[in-house]
Amino acid sequence: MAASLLLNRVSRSVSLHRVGGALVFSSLDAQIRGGRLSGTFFRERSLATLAEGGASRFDEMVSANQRKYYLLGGKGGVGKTSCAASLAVKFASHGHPTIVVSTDPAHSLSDSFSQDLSGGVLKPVQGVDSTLLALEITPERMKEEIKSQAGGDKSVKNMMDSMGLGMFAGELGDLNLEDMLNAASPGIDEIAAISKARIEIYLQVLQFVESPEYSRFTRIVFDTAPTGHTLRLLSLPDFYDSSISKITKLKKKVTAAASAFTSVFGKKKEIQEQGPSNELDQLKERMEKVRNVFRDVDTTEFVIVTIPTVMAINESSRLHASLRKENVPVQRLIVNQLLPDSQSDCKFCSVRRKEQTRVLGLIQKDTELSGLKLIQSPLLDAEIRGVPALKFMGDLIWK
Ligand SMILES: Nc1ncnc2c1ncn2[C@@H]1O[C@H](COP(=O)(O)OP(=O)(O)OP(=O)(O)O)[C@@H](O)[C@H]1O
Repeated sequence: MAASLLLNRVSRSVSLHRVGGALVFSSLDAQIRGGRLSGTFFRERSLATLAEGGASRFDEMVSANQRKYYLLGGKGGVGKTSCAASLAVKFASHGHPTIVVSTDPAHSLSDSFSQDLSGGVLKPVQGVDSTLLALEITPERMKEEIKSQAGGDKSVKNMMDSMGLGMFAGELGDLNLEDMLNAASPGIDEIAAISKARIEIYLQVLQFVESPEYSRFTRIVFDTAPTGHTLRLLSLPDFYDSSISKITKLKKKVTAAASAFTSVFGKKKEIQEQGPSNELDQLKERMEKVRNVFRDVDTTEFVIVTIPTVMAINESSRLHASLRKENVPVQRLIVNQLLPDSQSDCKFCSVRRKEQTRVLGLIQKDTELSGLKLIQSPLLDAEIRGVPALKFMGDLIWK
């Protein structure tokens, strides 16, 4: 007879049964189907191994009442969305009004929660008893909003007006900003390329930081895009800062040339000099605010998610080095999709298990990763979709 041991106090979705010498993991899905999941057998020793060194110290994460931002990032496909969504559900169920935000252009929050969270607006997550909102940031939508705020005109004339050079705009006719940026120097090209999506993401994040309407949310969890994109996003204010300096220098040169031109031809037109608080400076200031939030150990933590393969570990190591350089606080490393111990391994499983043990050893030796709190998350035998599944996963990881 199977003696049932309740693992999960919150969701009642996970129970552990003792069958002979083995412990059998039984998920909500399986309980719904009226049977145990096949193939996922844990021996007592393996559960102990997962527990050891696998604690996330969730008590530390949940204890502070002040707002905290958690960014989950790593290589593509390692389980960032599943870990972020499960963390958001867990925070909400512990009484923190929570927002989970995807900054990955290829969103998967809707798939992960198994409900429609698309559209670029905050939507309440169904099936959670506490306050949990979700947002898939859609740059296209943000662009529309910015355009409408700016009167729908982002032409060169508009930009030159804002730089106090509107009098020359007529020469440039109907060129649009994108054409101009595309035709300019490599640095400017890069602004054009990144500005489209990432500045808009920053502006959206700013809303959470600045707007009183969101002040009651005490946990904000970000499901970030794969590594490269996220790093560029975090370093955006510095990049933008240097770009603004370039634009300001350009403005000075054009202004000087224009003064010379008007004095030669005796025209008395005043060249509008603007103070430091023009549009660009204001944007820079606001972006710096976000940058500072993301670098403050009291408000932010970046959690690296990885899987037990050499390629993923190497990328995680590089990610940590870059985050350290950017002064973004990192404390935890989730190793997801760990094959649990089994008494009845097939050849394939035992080879994979041997390899993952070797890789876990590499983490211990890696100078970037060895200092992080290691959270071990098992490979489950069902896809993690929907709130019950996320609660299930969350209770395994965040404890
Ligand atoms: N521990 C796990 N056990 C079983 N399946 C998992 C586990 N973690 C993640 N998955 C599954 O792996 C797939 C990818 O997970 P997820 O979308 O969370 O990864 P991601 O890193 O966010 O991916 P992307 O980089 O494409 O956004 C999903 O089908 C998810 O259900």
